[in-house]
Amino acid sequence: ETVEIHTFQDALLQLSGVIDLDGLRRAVEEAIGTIIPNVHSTAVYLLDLDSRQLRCHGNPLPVLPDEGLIQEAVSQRQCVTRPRPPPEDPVCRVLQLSQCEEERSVICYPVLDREGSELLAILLISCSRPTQLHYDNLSLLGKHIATCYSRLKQVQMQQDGAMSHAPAHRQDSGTIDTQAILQLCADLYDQDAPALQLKVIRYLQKVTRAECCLLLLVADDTAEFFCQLIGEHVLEEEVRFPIDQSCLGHVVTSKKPVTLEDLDSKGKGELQSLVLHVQLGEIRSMLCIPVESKAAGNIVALACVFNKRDRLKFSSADESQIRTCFTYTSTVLTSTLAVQKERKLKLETQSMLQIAKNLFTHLDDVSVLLREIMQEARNLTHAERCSLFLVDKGRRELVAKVFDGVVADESENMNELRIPIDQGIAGHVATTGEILNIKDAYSHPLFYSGVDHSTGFRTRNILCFPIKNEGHDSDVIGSFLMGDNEEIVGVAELCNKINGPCFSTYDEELAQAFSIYCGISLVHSLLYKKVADAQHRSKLSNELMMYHMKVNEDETARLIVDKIPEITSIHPDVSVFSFTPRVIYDDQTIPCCLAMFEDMGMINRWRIHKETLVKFVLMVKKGYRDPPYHNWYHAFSVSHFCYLLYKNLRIDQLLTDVELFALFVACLCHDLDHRGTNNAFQVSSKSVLAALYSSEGSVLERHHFAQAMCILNTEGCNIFENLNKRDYEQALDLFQEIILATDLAHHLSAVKDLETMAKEGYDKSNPRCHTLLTCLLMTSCDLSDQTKGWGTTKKIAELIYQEFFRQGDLEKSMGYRPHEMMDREKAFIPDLQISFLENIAMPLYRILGDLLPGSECVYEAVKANRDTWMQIRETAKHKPITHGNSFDFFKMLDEDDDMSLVNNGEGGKVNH
Ligand SMILES: Nc1ncnc2c1ncn2[C@@H]1O[C@@H]2COP(=O)(O)O[C@H]2[C@H]1O
Ligand SMILES: [Zn+2]
Repeated sequence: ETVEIHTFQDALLQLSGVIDLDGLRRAVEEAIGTIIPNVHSTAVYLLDLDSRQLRCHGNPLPVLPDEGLIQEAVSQRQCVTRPRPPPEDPVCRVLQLSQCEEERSVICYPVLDREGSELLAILLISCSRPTQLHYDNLSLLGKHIATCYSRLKQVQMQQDGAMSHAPAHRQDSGTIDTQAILQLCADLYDQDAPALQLKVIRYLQKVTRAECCLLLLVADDTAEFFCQLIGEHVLEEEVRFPIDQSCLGHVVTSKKPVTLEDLDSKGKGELQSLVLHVQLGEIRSMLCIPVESKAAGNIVALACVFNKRDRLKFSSADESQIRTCFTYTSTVLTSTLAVQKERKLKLETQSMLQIAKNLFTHLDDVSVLLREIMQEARNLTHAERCSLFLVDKGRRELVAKVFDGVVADESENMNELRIPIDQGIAGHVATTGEILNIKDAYSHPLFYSGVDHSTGFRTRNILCFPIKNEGHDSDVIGSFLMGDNEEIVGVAELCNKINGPCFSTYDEELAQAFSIYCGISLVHSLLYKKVADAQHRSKLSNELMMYHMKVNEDETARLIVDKIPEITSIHPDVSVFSFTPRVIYDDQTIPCCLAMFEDMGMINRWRIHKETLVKFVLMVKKGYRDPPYHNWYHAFSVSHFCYLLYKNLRIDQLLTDVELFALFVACLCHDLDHRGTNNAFQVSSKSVLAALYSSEGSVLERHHFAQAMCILNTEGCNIFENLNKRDYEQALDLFQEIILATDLAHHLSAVKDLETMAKEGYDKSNPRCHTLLTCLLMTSCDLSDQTKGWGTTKKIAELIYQEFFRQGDLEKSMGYRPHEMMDREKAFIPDLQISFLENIAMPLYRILGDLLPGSECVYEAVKANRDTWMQIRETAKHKPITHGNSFDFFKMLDEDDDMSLVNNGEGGKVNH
């Protein structure tokens, strides 16, 4: 389809170039052939401008017959189509139709002039099955014929006029040969600028009888002349030179012609070297005429003709020949050049993008990237060799990473080459940031020929350009700072232009565009490497940490050998809600953990190696620091509460095995490496943890999870190792989810849903219920200290506020104002505890009670503690208020203990 459209357009273009009726007939016939694919025969009758008859030369009936189908179309002035005209119809003779051709239709298409009054042509076509598209195209063709006619009429009128005053030798006397110019104009349909210029040049050479003609085109943007052909020789690469440095430069500003006589010897030399490409010999005569753009009035080109034949001089007649030629052709010429420029730009952008894409796929390996850059640079500019230097800012040196296509690599026994940053051509470019285009290396003062002498390579010319890093963090790469956010990362040096005398300004432009991508990709590649290095270092330090966290080998060995104790041997009441795990001595906590795992059947169910379990639990214990509250005892007691839930409320009937397992392990790990400060503190103090996780929220919880993963990933510590793939993945997902849920903020955002679930009942088939329940259980474990007797509650409050006030003190020292509950000068502990219990703990255990019958006692215990705090608040009102340090409050409480005001018998048994 598109090909047809193109050929049709070409055919119409041909039409606009015809200069006589015969030409028009041929063009129309050709156009019909492209419009209708299966034409059998055509006849084109055209209005003869002299006789005013419709004629068709060479046809059996040269004058249009006025009968049958033709008569019908002429009288109706409309297209007529007839499937099988009778053989006696003259149209059959005109089209030389024989009777057997049954398939064919005959179209008779009248063409009228633009006013629709005069009949200009009759197109007779025999073809099979014409379509609407064919008719549409015929009507377009008709319009073009009409246009062509009006042009031909004008030409005829001009010719008649010219004829009447024509002197004997038109050409010599300088009269314009309209015919030739028209022919030239008709020929200027090329979309290719050099082909088009060639036609103009040939024409000018002919009409001015010059041996050579040259068009110097003006590039406004760069203030350069450029030239694509010299004489009839099309240059492989266009020649460019600055207008203001040329002897013909002032023609552009003065708009006045110049001849050879107007030039000095330097100017003559310049022209002589310009025509060196063609065997012209010495320039004897020259005429240079400025070509003005009709639209803008500026000079778009200079036309130069050289050496008039017969040793004559160029005359004013030649000048008018040239000027007339451009009156007709300058518009076509400039628009074609503009189109060409645009097309070239588009191609360039495309190839640059391709290069960028190519470079950006090699960011992970600097040396591959460098090799890639080098190759692209060479291809782009047609250079024989390329070397790349990176700037080593610290040592003020240039380092050749890629030399002549070989990447410096120890394994290849090739040492990187280093040169001082301010030496030679590369050094100059590295320090100035300017591109250097050296046409003749040996005559350049900065060129060092020593390398050539040792390698035997002969450097002719050099294009050396900087690779800049625009606006990046300069620390990333050791590059040489230039100021203005622009720094030189490296230098690329291209040697020896292939098939060309030297690198052109066009090569410079390419290099400059290219260097931007080099800069970006190099900087990113180096950054990438730095990030990868940092990752490795962090992995290393983690390994180091894990190494030093190594648990006591004797203890491990003993625990592995010893039988796991019966859980009841730890304490007879270990499975009742009122039991306080904090009474268990430190050295019994690990055996207790093992016993809980065993008693819940997890060791069997998940095929946990005893050795792995021992190592894991010991590592977890070691993974806790020793702040007053968030230490191992907290993790241990939280896990114990999970055990209590299992023993007393049969949560294994509500959750899946994996969920229960993940929940219990999460309890052990949920506060790993806690530093005794909360999430808000991490963020405000800009801690490392905040840097890592603050964007995702739950900073500490994410760290606890990461620490847990480190332990699991430590050799011989992965208690999940024997789970099948599905269980393993699920267990880890749940494990993460549950640890993240220990952020109270998470719990608070889920309270509404929890209440709804409590009201509607737990639906075991609903995954959302599973998630909500595990989170609820986790939080219940986390706050379970509040479900014990008063002694525990009191002790915990003491530990919590010790931790809180330490953070408050720290914040004060950092110049922040701590939260009231962290400020030892402001906190009123009974109020804070009542508020905590009423707003968080009681609603939590209320929901638990509603969901799991049998846990009401837990809620009641929390409530009792709240009541005790209220009593204390009352008593405290009658006591002198502790001034300055809220923590002294606990001294007062202890005194009250002695008075057995609120002693439930737990006494001072709590260890932590
Ligand atoms: N007795 C308490 N008084 C005030 N806040 C508490 C008390 N017990 C627990 N919390 C808070 O509840 C949080 C639960 O998650 P964390 O263990 O990370 O940190 C805990 C404390 O911030
Ligand atoms: Zn906790």
